[in-house]
Formats: sequence, structure tokens, C-alpha cells
Amino acid sequence: MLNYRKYKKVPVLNYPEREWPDKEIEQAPVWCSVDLRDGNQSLIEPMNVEEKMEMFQLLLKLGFKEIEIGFPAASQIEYDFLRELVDGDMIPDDVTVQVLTQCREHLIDKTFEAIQGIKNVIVHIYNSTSTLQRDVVFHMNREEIKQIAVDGTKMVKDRAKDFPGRIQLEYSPESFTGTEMDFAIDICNAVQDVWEPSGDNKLIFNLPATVEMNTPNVYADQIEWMHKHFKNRENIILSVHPHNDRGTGVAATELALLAGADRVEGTLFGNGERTGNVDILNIAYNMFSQGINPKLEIENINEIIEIYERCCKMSVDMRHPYAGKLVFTAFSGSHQDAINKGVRALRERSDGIWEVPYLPIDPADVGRKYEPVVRINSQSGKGGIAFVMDTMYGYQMPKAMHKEFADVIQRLSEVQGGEVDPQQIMDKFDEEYLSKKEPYEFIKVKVEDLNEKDSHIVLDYRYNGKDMHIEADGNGPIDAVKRAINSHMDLDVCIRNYSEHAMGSGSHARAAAYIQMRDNRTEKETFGVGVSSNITRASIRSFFSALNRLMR
Ligand SMILES: CC(=O)SCCNC(=O)CCNC(=O)[C@H](O)C(C)(C)COP(=O)(O)OP(=O)(O)OC[C@H]1O[C@@H](n2cnc3c(N)ncnc32)[C@H](O)[C@@H]1OP(=O)(O)O
Ligand SMILES: CC(C)C(=O)C(=O)O
Ligand SMILES: [Mg+2]
Repeated sequence: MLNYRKYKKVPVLNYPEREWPDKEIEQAPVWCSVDLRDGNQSLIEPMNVEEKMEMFQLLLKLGFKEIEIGFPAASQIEYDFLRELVDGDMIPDDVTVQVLTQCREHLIDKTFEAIQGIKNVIVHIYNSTSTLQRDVVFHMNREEIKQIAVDGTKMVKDRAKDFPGRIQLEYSPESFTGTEMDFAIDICNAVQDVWEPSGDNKLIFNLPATVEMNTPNVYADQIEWMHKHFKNRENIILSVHPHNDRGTGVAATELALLAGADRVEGTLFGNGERTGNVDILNIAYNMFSQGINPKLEIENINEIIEIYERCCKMSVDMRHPYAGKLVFTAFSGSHQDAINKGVRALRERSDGIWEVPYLPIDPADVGRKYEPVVRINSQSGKGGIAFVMDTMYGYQMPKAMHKEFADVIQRLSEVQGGEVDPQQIMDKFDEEYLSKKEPYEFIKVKVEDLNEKDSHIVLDYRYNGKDMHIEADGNGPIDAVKRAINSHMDLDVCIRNYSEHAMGSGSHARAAAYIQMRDNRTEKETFGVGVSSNITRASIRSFFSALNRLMR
């Protein structure tokens, strides 16, 4: 048995005044990508300068206006990358790069050396503030820990005086989620006293869930409490930096936005330390799916995945929200049936609003238009198979026929095991309905209209390879063919249902016809399908298709 007694509950904030549960997300926050810093520092093989450059270009393309590009005082690669950005004039005027450093003088000096020449920069300092880290890492009391933050702020302020560009300060009480709220506000206020932010140069307080320690509502309480207790809130940008240790980073961030956060730091696909930083794309697509402009250019998920996987040498899971290979795919029968009906209803409604069961967004909106939303295996049903035949091959089978053909595919999937791909489904359709020529094979027909409703036909066909020729009258061409065959071959078949539709348009347009036929002697029933550029030929082919299936 797991030794759960080894762990204790993390104390929660007593905060009954909370207002966030009644709020709704109404707009996108300021996004800050930390892919090139937090994301990078956690990779097995951190990015080289070229990879960082490619990732930086991607982040620009996605519309990030704040990008933490690294920890330039930490290593030569980090330093060189920043210098390449600056010397190559690669930072657009509307983009602010951010650099991280500990509150240590030689690191701050090195950071300032690295940022020379940048027009707009966020210098991000941090120190750990939690009870645990104060005790076991720093062996310091609250005042000593606060002094690290105050000294770091002073050092940045001092160097900022002579800096030609614009410097914004970001301060993170690292391990915030394990910090007592009164201490967190005390240390932030002390930093604010030194920095003296204004409405024109706001101070970013970044409150990280360095380690996610509790349910998302607890983080939201902490964020709202800070939001309400900051002095000069108007001069503060409240940023959050959630990690995902409990797997609820996205939820925690969304609740933090309700609780007053203005800004979110995170990464693409949630890369980052341990279980990762919060996945910015996930939150942005969540907003998009609620009709909120996420203020990121994220319509091509495939390109984002491709660059991310190459630069980070990580892979996006098949079930990853919005991005995974399988997230817009239904295998199971009832889901497929609902999607099939939902897509049809959507087409008929055409009011521009997406509402399809099991598909929270239109896959085409994120560049996933070539992937099948329905895939067939032994869990699938008739609705899914009808959907594949309609959307991929243009056959709108009559509803009564769905079960008959689904049974054929179900047998196939059981025999072969695993997935039946769309081409196999089409091949089976062809084999079962379109290309059956035994024992009856339709050759040609000549139709003459006798009056408004009666037709005379001259029919050529083969029976077991033998040429046959017959003439008959009937109530339309199909009825005439039925009468001809019944009398010629001593049969008693009747037509129960008939339908047809056009396939394609213009000079390549064809007609598909479906006949439901009954053998009155055996009481067997089946469907037949015929396709031709000529509607009469299509219907007579469907007659012969059904006849062959009845006679087998
Ligand atoms: C939650 C986060 O993601 S924080 C960001 C973490 N990212 C990284 O650490 C990546 C880059 N870091 C590095 O390359 C290295 O840590 C460096 C170059 C910055 C510093 O390296 P070093 O000085 O060799 O080692 P290290 O980071 O272990 O420093 C530990 C010392 O710094 C102190 N320290 C740690 N963090 C801070 C801080 N934020 N402010 C001030 N002092 C700090 C520690 O108390 C310790 O002091 P001690 O030597 O008196 O015990
Ligand atoms: C540097 C800080 C913000 C950090 O990455 C964290 O606390 O997770
Ligand atoms: Mg982090």
C-alpha cells in the first residue's frame, strides 16, 4: 500500500471574500512566452543558437509581444543568442524581450552587459520565498530573504539609470505557492518601494506556481488575495507563471485570470521543468473555442508542432488538447453518429456558428482540415461509415442502407482486427455494390417515353455470360426493367425504395442511384447502387446491383 502518511496537506488560504468564482474570462491576457528560458532549461539537450533562433522566429510569427529569451548570464550560448538578436537587429520594435537573472551582483552585471543595445527589455529577477526553501536551501529568515529581493532591485535600478533603452522590472517571489501570503505581499511591497513604478513604467509582479501544490481554486484564492492587497495596484502588472505538477496548470491559470491576473507566462505545448510550464496554446485555444480573441496567430497548429518538435526534440502527445493527432477523431459509433448528424445540421443551418457534438472547435480552423474526424474500427457504427462514404467519396447512402453496409465493414474489421482505413471501406463498397457482374450484367438500355409516365425499354444484358435481349413497357424505365427481368427470368422481385443524388458538378458530374429490392419468394431484401454520368443508366445499374446481391 502507498505510504500516504508520508505526506501532509499543504495549508490553504482562508479567504471567504473571494470573488473570482462569479467572474468570466472576457479577454486575452498579455502573453509572455518562456519557451526559450524555462522551456529550454528543462530540455535534455537545450537548444543551440540556431534552434533558439528558429524558435524565436516562430514565437514572433505567433504574435508574442513579450518573450523571455533566456538567462544570458548563465552560459555562453544564452549570451551569444541574445547578442545575435541585438546585433542582427532582429527584435521588432513592438516586441519586448525579457531576461532572467538571480539577485546576485556578478550575474546582474553580466546581464546588463548582454542587453546593451536593446530598446525595450524586461529584467526579471527572482529569489525563492517559500517556508521550505527559506529553511532548507537558504537557511535564512524572512528579513534576510526579503533583503535578497531588495538588494537585487537596487542593483537593477542602479544599472538602469545609465541604460539607454527602456527597462521594466519583473520580480518573482519564486516558490510563491509555498509562501505565506503576508510574507509574499511584504516582499513585493518592499521591492515596489525600491523600484517606485509608475503608470508609464509598471512593475511586473510574477507570482509563480513554481511547484503546483494544490487544487486550482487555491491558486486562484492566492492570486486574488495578492491582487487585492498590492499597494498602488494601478502601477502593477500581475503576472502568473503556473507549472503543471498536478496536471491542472491550465485550470489554475484560467482561474487566476478570473482572480485578477493580467499576464500569463507559459510555453508552447507546456514544455518546461518537470511536468512543464502551463501550455499557452491550450489556454488560447480554450478562449478561441468560447468566441474570445486569443490575440495569437495560432491557426496553423501543424507548423507549430513541426518546429517545436524539431527544436526541442520533444513530441506532442496524440491526446494533447487541440494539437494531438487523435484529438479531432472519433472511433466509437455513437460519437460518429452524432458528428455525422451534427455536420449535416451545420451545413443546413449555415449561420456561421460552429456547434458539432464531440468537436469543440472546427479542426479546419487550426489547419487540421485533411485529417479524418471519423476513423473506423470494431467500435464504430453505421453513422461513422456513412460519414466516411459521404465526406470522402460523395456517396450519400439512404438511411435504411446504413446498417446493411455497416455490417459488411464490421465483419471486415473483426476479421482483420484494428482500423479499417477509408480506402478499404470504399473498396468494399465497390466490391459489394458497384462492380458485381454475376450472374446478371447490364450492357445497355434504350428508353422511349410512351407518354407522360409510361416508358418502353429495349434492354441488353448478360446472364451467366450469355447475351440477352428483351423489350418491355412499364411505369418509367426502372419499372419496365423490373417487368422485363421478372418475366424473362421467371423472378418475382419488387422495388421498395429508390433514391438518387448528384456527385460532383460540371462536366465531371455523375449520378448515384440506390435501389432497395425485395425478392417476394424468399422475402430477402437488399440494396443496390449504380453510378453513371447518365441518371437512367445509374438507376438501371443500381437495379442490377441489387439483383446480383439478392441472387447470390
Ligand atoms: C524556478 C526557476 O526556474 S529559477 C531559474 C533556474 N534556472 C537556472 O538555474 C538556469 C541557469 N542557471 C545557471 O546556469 C546557474 O545556476 C548560474 C550560472 C545562474 C549560477 O550558477 P552557480 O553560481 O554556479 O550555482 P547555483 O545556481 O547553484 O547558485 C547557488 C547559490 O546562489 C544562491 N542563489 C540561488 N538563487 C538565487 C537568487 N535567485 N538570488 C540570489 N541568490 C541565489 C544560492 O543560495 C546559492 O548560494 P550559496 O553558494 O551561498 O549556497
Ligand atoms: C523564475 C521563476 C519565475 C520560475 O521559473 C518559477 O518559479 O517557476
Ligand atoms: Mg518556472
